[in-house]
Order: sequence, then C-alpha cells, then structure tokens
Amino acid sequence: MPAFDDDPVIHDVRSRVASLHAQLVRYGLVVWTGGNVSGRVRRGGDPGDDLFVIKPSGVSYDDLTADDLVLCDLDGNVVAGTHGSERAPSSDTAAHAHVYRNMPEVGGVVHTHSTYAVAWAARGEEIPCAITAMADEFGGPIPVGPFAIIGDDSIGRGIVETLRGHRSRAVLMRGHGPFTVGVSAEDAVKAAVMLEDVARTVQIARQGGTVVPLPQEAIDALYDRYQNVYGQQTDARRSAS
Ligand SMILES: O=C(CO)[C@@H](O)[C@@H](O)COP(=O)(O)O
Repeated sequence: MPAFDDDPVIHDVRSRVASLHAQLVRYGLVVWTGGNVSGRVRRGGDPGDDLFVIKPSGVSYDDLTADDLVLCDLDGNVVAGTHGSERAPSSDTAAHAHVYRNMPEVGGVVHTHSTYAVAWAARGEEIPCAITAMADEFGGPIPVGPFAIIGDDSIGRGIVETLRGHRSRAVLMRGHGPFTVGVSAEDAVKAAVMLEDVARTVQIARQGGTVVPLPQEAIDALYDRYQNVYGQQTDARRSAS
C-alpha cells in the first residue's frame, strides 16, 4: 500500500472534500469558518484501515486546498507527517470520527450552521414531513438530537443514537445545528443543502398557517421512488444500496 501522501485514493478524497467546502459557501450554509466537511478514505484493506480527511480548524474556506485537509484515523488522531498534519483538525473531529466508527455505511459527514436548520435546532423541534421534497430526500421528519458541548465524542454519540436505523441523513443537534451523513462526502453535502431548503420552506409555511404532515404511505412511496427510480442508475446512492 502506497505511502499516505502518495496514495491516489487519499488524494482523490482530499480533492473532493476540499472542493465540497465551496458548496457550503455557494449555498449559504456557513459564515466565516463555521461548519466542516469530512470524507472517509477506504484504502481497500481491512475496514480498520479506514481513515478520513477533514477541514483544519478555523481556516478560511477561501484558502482551502486538498493538501490543507487533515488526515485522521477513525479515533480522530492526526496521521503524523502527512499533508496538513501541521494544523489542528476541525473542532468537530471527534464527532466525525465517532460517526465513522459506528456507522460503517457512512462515507461523508457535514456540519453547518445554516440559518433555518439552526432555528429548528434552537427550538429543539423536529421538522415535520409536510412536503414531497422531504419525503423524497429524507423519507420522513428531520429528527432532533441531544444538546452536546463540542470537544469530545458527545456530539458524535448524539448523531449516531439519533440517526442509526433512521431514514433521515440529517439530524438537528439541539441548540447547535445540523449534522448530515451520506454514502459519500458529496451525498452528505447534498443532504445539508436540501435540509436547509426544506427547513426554510416548512418554516415559512408555518407562518401562514397549520402545517399538515403527509400520509405515511405517501412518504414511503415518494421515498422509494426517489431513492430507486429518480436520477441515473450510476448515482452514488443507487450503487451504494
Ligand atoms: O460549531 C462549531 C463550534 O460550535 C464548529 O463546527 C465550527 O465553529 C467550525 O469549527 P472548525 O473550524 O471546523 O474547527
């Protein structure tokens, strides 16, 4: 197996995760250096050899390149002597690592402070599945996870406890904001983008009157269609299922 900084698999994940940070800015999901994206590196050996790359803490999105990202093992330890290892990894690294250790199907994790999603998190209120776009993308309501202080794996434990066995790829961590997961970093970023869109729409709908959740059988049918028919057979979520 090639050395970490010569490994094309690692470099590919680095490049994709670095460019995905620009999507958080493009869709208005972060301000300043808030939020972060990580991507799992499957090197093809034992799953225990998995690694992940994550944003360095507090670094401007404008300056982020593939080699600036920090390579970590699944315990959240920085792999010494690799590109970016001279910087501290994201302050959410322990949370991302906990998700990767406990949800082997997850290939990417995203955290943002997107306005409408954070507003629902501030109320500790799940977003009801009242529009077909939510049924398509999330298969039901967006759940709320426990309030947890950043710094150890408590946020990660809250994410896993809430999302394990749940259709949603998004969780609103109470009093903090959204975390999303996906089969890839791109899939997790898409979940973050779509989450903010539905959080805004349902919030605005509620300002005009009562919001009525869709019937469960409609949610199930819409989710099944979107996951298994919509788009192309080569789509990442399709091939991962
Ligand atoms: O939400 C928080 C802090 O509460 C962090 O995710 C956010 O500030 C981004 O931190 P990092 O730059 O990833 O260390």
